[in-house]
Order: sequence, then structure tokens, then C-alpha cells
Amino acid sequence: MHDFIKTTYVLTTGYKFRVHIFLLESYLRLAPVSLHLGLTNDFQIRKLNCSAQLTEKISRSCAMDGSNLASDVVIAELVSMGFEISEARKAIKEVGPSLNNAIDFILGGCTKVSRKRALPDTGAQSVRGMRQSSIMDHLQSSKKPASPVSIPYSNEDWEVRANMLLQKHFGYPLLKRFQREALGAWIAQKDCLVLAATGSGKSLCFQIPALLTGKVVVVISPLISLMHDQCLKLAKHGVSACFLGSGQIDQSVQQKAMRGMYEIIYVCPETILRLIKPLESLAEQRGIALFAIDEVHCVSKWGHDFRPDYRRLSALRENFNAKKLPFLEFDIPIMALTATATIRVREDIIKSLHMSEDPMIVLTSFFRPNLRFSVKHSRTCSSSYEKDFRDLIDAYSNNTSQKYSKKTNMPLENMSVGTSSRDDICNGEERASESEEDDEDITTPKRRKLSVEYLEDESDLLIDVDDFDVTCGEFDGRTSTKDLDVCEGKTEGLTIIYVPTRKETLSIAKYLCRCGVKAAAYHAKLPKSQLRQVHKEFHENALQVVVATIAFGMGIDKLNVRRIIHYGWPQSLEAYYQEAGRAGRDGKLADCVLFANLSRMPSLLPNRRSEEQTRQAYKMLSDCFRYAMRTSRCRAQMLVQYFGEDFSDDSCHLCDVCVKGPPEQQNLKDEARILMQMIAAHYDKRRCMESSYDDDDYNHNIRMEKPNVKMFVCRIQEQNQQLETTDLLWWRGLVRILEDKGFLREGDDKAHVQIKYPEPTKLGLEFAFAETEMVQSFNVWPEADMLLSKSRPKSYSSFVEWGKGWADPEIRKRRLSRNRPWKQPRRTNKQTVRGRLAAKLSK
Ligand SMILES: Nc1ncnc2c1ncn2[C@@H]1O[C@H](COP(=O)(O)OP(=O)(O)OP(=O)(O)O)[C@@H](O)[C@H]1O
Ligand SMILES: [Mg+2]
Repeated sequence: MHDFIKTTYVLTTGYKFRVHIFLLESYLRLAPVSLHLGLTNDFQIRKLNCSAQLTEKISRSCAMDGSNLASDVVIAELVSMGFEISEARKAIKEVGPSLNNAIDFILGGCTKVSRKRALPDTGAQSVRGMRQSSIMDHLQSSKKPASPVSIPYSNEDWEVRANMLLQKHFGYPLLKRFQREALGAWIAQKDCLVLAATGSGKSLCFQIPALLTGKVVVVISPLISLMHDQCLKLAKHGVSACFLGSGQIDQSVQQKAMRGMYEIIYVCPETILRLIKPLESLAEQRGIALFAIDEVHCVSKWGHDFRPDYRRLSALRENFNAKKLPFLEFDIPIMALTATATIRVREDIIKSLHMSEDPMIVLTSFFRPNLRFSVKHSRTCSSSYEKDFRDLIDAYSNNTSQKYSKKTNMPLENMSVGTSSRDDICNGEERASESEEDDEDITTPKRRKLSVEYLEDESDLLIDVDDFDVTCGEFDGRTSTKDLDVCEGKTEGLTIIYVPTRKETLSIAKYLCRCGVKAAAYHAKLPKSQLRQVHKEFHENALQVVVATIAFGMGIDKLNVRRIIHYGWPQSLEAYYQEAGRAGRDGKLADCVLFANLSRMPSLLPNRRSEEQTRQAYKMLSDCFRYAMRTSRCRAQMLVQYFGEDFSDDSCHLCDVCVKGPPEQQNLKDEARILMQMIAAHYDKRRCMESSYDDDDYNHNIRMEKPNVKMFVCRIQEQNQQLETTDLLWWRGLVRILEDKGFLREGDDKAHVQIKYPEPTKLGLEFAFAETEMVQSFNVWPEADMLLSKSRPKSYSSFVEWGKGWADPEIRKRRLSRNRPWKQPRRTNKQTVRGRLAAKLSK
């Protein structure tokens, strides 16, 4: 008899419940057995909390009937846990009809579990809409919720069992080391901060506890789209989950969640703060194994994606501790996870969340060895699209079916991929010229106007948590998987292009569509249904490129993203690395290219910030700017060191700097000293003047007249003919180098991306006024802007070179006719040879 047994526990009022056991003999013969158990004082099984002892009890009562029903109950449970039926039978034969002994026997002797997913049986639906429970779901239940460590295995066994569950549900053989450490912290009932690279598998750290204990794990996550993605994945792996958003209409999912119907509950921060009371009763009944706070860098004001609601999550520690809730044996552990937290952010997280005094910090390398980082100069405007996206278009057009015409004037309506929403996106009005550099895109015909929504040119710095039109959703672990990645291995993989403004998402998506690439725009102000559609098509590989603001991507786990292109300056290295981390999650080589206008300093996107936050935002932007400007250090090394990791001995061997090598070093001793002397002289003069005048107004004016880098450069060029060929761009690079060496500091109270009003430091003054012979050399690697400056009109960085230049008639002509955008037209002095020549040339 026997292959399948199902148990359904039905809660009835008055703390009574009825257990229906259906025996399905040889899949056909049905023999219902009903046991009515009245709750007595000594057998207080409360509400739905059934325990392993219950299994044993049922087994014993069945054994007393003289049938081998007991063995069947245990075998069925073992099968539903993913063990092979032959193993289960063998175990029962050896140890008798005891579930715990049987598991011990199997794990002890043979831990091999079928790779095939062993989903819980779906046949017997629960009564009154309740989820069917399995005995193991409630393994831990007792009158008082048991501690996560009191799973019926010794401390070593939890790891074996976790690996078994990992294999059973996710198909991976072993936990990664950092996952073991994070789980170990949880087992030890400790709060824990997990800092691990993007794509390293942080989600499993909080998903496994739900499977290990049968208690609920509550995950706080910043975006509905992210929760949706994770729930879909869990459903695929046979884990029941749901997500709750702030604008929830359907209360039923929330009610079911609070009754413990799902193993994992995803919830946004503001919603969880409303749910403290229901969560307390959930903790008392089914039990809460863990509070996980994903993307926890959102807690910190010093991070790149600050969400004020995350800061209020300290309520979790304040409400779910053993002092406040007497039924708890210990505080419910908090696990906070992120891939992008600097040391300052980490400290802020621990403090803000009121994590326990001695939280465990699980820190792994942030290094992603398969990501190839590079930086390219581009004006990042519509006239640069053709040059910048040529390779991308070529790569996809080789793989795109013939129906996508490569003609740029193809009617967009003819595109069959991309649904109606795509047409909307592709017909977005051409973006307005943003700057004096932004040329008219002559390849694009005028398009019909769209609604105001599409014409906004704002950034998505404040993303609403409800970024989807799904306010709540449930995934019972048996959901169809057709929505999930179906063909990860497609040749070219996917590309995400991140741009700073909403308007650019539309304009680039439109351009790519017109070139035959299956592209779509994504930004927070598009209709939510459309965003959902883009997500869906992205996961189904129906799209090749998504052009998005930062609204797309946090936490997204899609294996075959082969390229992340940033088109325009990111606002911080944290944001950059987080977004770049969407690439290469299958472990294969992937490209992360930053196209930025290296001739311009980036600016902060508009956002509501306090003065302190503005300062911090500038600091982060400045770090990002410097990352792109550096020409002599491995990009991956710079990135991981930014997050406090020691990576000094090695390099990635993949990035543009590693492959091309640094540029040749130059001795800029003369230029550096001229600049330093000029600045020092100004401050010396100023000090003299300030001390000799008492008049406040005069002093105020002096302060106001603080010269900026540009003014110093103009003066240098006026006074040193040999340096006329250098431009502001070049000098800005030198100022950064001098700042890095500690020779200059910012003289302004306001924050800037790089020094704007340079002041000499003591070290700088020593360098400026040291005897010439004492300063041997000043060998430096020119920064990217200095190289760019050189590659435009030829400039000279040493006097010798400069002198040679005058002998060359071409160079002489160019020098004399040089355009100085920051200068007023020069008055030519006809008394000098140079002046006469210039006057002649200007005719
Ligand atoms: N032990 C493991 N063995 C093999 N693969 C694993 C393991 N754990 C997780 N993975 C896989 O790693 C991938 C990334 O997982 P996950 O989305 O959790 O990354 P993450 O660390 O949260 O990244 P992010 O910071 O970008 O959100 C998933 O596809 C997951 O299945
Ligand atoms: Mg994640």
C-alpha cells in the first residue's frame, strides 16, 4: 500500500483541530482516515503549529492499529522532503517508523538527494482556502516558538541539512563560504551584516532559514519589482512566498501572510512598520525565523540610495526582542545585506538599525573577476549615438532576424517586437538640446508629440517603492515558471544602458529601435503596466537592450546580461558598481563600459538634500569622476578599494587600464611649480593686504575675489608664453594631481567635484619655493582629461617640447590661431612678431 499520503490540518475554533489523512494507495485507491484530536492541557498544539512529535504520535497511533500506516506516514514525509522513495523505504526498514531517526539515518549514511525538484504535493487543497501544511513545515512548533537552533539536529547537522535543502530547492551542491558564515551567525542567534559582491548569492542567506525551520522569514526590500522577481524565482524552486506593497488593495494576501501561510514574506519598509502587531502574533504562532533587510545600504544617508523609511527599521529590533515579547527565547535575529557599502555606511547601518552590540560582520571580496571595466570619452549626446553604439548595434544585428530593418528611417509601427508600449517609447520626442555641445540629430525625423509624462527630463533619484502596478502578490511555490528566464544562453546576451535622465532613456531606446535593435526604455514615470511589460520581456529575452534610469536593476538577477553601459556620469561609485553588478551573473565575461564626457565635470542631479547631504553627494560624485580620470590604476582595484577592500597587490588583467597599460609618465616639475608659485603668490599678497586694511567691506571683497583654477590658468598663460598651448582641461588634471599629493586644498566652503578655488598647503608651499635643484623631478601619469586635452590641439607639457614646436610652421600657425573659449578675444600687440602674425592670420 502506500506511495502518497497527504495530511491536512484544519484549524477549528476553540483550539480544536481535525487531522484528515488521506491515503492514496498506489496512486489510485483512496482510504480516508480521520483523527479527531481534542486539545488538552498536556497536548497544547496551538493553532496551526503541528510538530514533528505529532508525526511521531500519528505514527505511533497507527502502529498500535497494527497496520504499517506509520511507515507510510513517514515515507510520505520523507518523499515530500525530496528524498528518494527507495532511500526512505530503506531508512524505515532500518530504524523503524520514526521521521527523525529516518532523516538521521539517511543524512548519516547517504545524503544524496534527487536533483529533480521534489515539490510538495499539490493534490490535496486545504479547506477554507488555507495552504496545505506539511509536517516538516511545522517541525519547530511547540507551545513556545522554538529557537532557530533547536532544529532537531546537532550544530554540525544544520549545515548538512542546509546543503540538502540547497540541492533540493535550488540545485546547487554546496553553500558558499560566506553563506555558511551568515547562516552560522543566524544559527547563533546573532544579528549579522553581510557584505558580499553583487551576484554572489546573498538572497540564499535569508531564504535557507525559512526552509530549515519551517518558520517565516520576513524580507525587507526596497522595490516591488525586485520583490516580484525574487518571489517568481522562489516559486520556481518550490518555496512559497508573497510580497506586500504599501499601496495594497487586496488585504487577503496580507492576512494569509500574517497567518503564516508563506515561507517567505517580502515587504517594503513602510509596510512593515504598519504591520508590527500582526507580525508579533505571527512570531508567536508560526514563528519568525529571521528579519532580513536586503539592499541595506538604503539605510544610510552616506550611501547612494538613501530611503528615509529604511532608517525607521530600527523598530524591528525594538519590537521583536525577548524582553518585549515574553514568548520569545531570544531576539529575532536581523540579517542586513548589501553589495555596496563603504566603511562609513556599514557603521551607519549597524547604528541606525540598532543591531545587537556585537553583530557578526560577514565580509567577502567585492571583486567580480569576470567583469571587464572600461571608460570611454564621449559627449554622450544624440550626435554621439552612432559612434558610441555602433559596436552594440553590429553585435545585435548579426543575431537579429531580418524583420528588423537596419534602415534608420524605418517606420516604428512596423516593429513586431516590443508590443504597443514599445511604440510609445520609440516615438518619444527627440530630446531637447542639453548643452552647447549637443548637436541636432539630423538622422532623426521629427516625431509626433507625446504626453507631458514622456517629455519630462528628470532623473529618477527618488524611486517609489511601488515601482510596479502589482501592489501585492502571492507565489505558492507551485507557480508556473513560464515568466522566468527561459533561454539564458542566447548568443549575444542582454545589455542594460543606464542614463541619468528619463528623456535620454527614450531617445536612446528610440535610436536603437530604429537601428533594428530590440530596445525599450525604462524609467519611473512610465506607466507601471509598461514597466512590468519591459521587465517581463527582459526576463523572457524578448528584448536585447533596456535603456534605463537607476529605477531599473537593483538586485535584479538575470544570468545573461553581457553588457552594462553607463551613458553619462553616474552619481556615485556605489551606484555604478551596483548597476554594473547586473552583468555577468552567469560567471562568464561581461563588459561594463562607462561613456562619459571627460572634458566636463559631472554635476549633481537635482534632488532634495540637506547641506550635509549635498556635501556628501559631491564627495561621491567626485570619487566617481576620479575613477574615470585615473589612467594608471586597475579599474577593478579602484572599485573594490573604494569599498575598503585591500586589493593592492593585484590587478584584474581585464580592464582598459590593465590591457592598454598606463600612459607614459611625464615630468611636470616646471608646470607644477609655476602653478603652485602662482597660487602661493596670490595668497601671500592677499594676506598682506588683509593685514593692512581693517575695513570690513574691503576684506569681504578680497574674500569674494578668490580666484578659481580658471583664473590662475589664464594668468599663467598670460605670463608664460611657453605654456599657452596648454588648456584649462589640462591644468584641471594637474590641479587634481597636486591635490592628491597634498599640495593643494579647496579654499571654498562649498563642496565641488574637484578643487575649484585652490589654496596651497604647507607641503605645497615647500614644493613651490624649494631650490630648483632640490626638486629632482615631478613624474606623474597624466590623467584622462590631460590626455584628452593633448589629443585635441597639440599641447606641450615641457618647455623643451614647447620650444621645438615653434620651429614647425604648422604648429606655429595652429598656436597662433588657437581658440580659447574661456578667454575674451585677445588684443593683438602689433609691436611683437607674434602679434603681427596673429593679426595677419585673423584677416
Ligand atoms: N551556493 C551557491 N552555489 C551556486 N550558485 C549560487 C549559490 N548561491 C546563490 N547562487 C546563485 O547566485 C546568483 C545570484 O544570487 P543573488 O541574486 O542572491 O545575488 P546577490 O548577492 O543578492 O546580488 P545583488 O547584490 O546583485 O542583489 C543566483 O542566480 C543564485 O542562484
Ligand atoms: Mg540581492
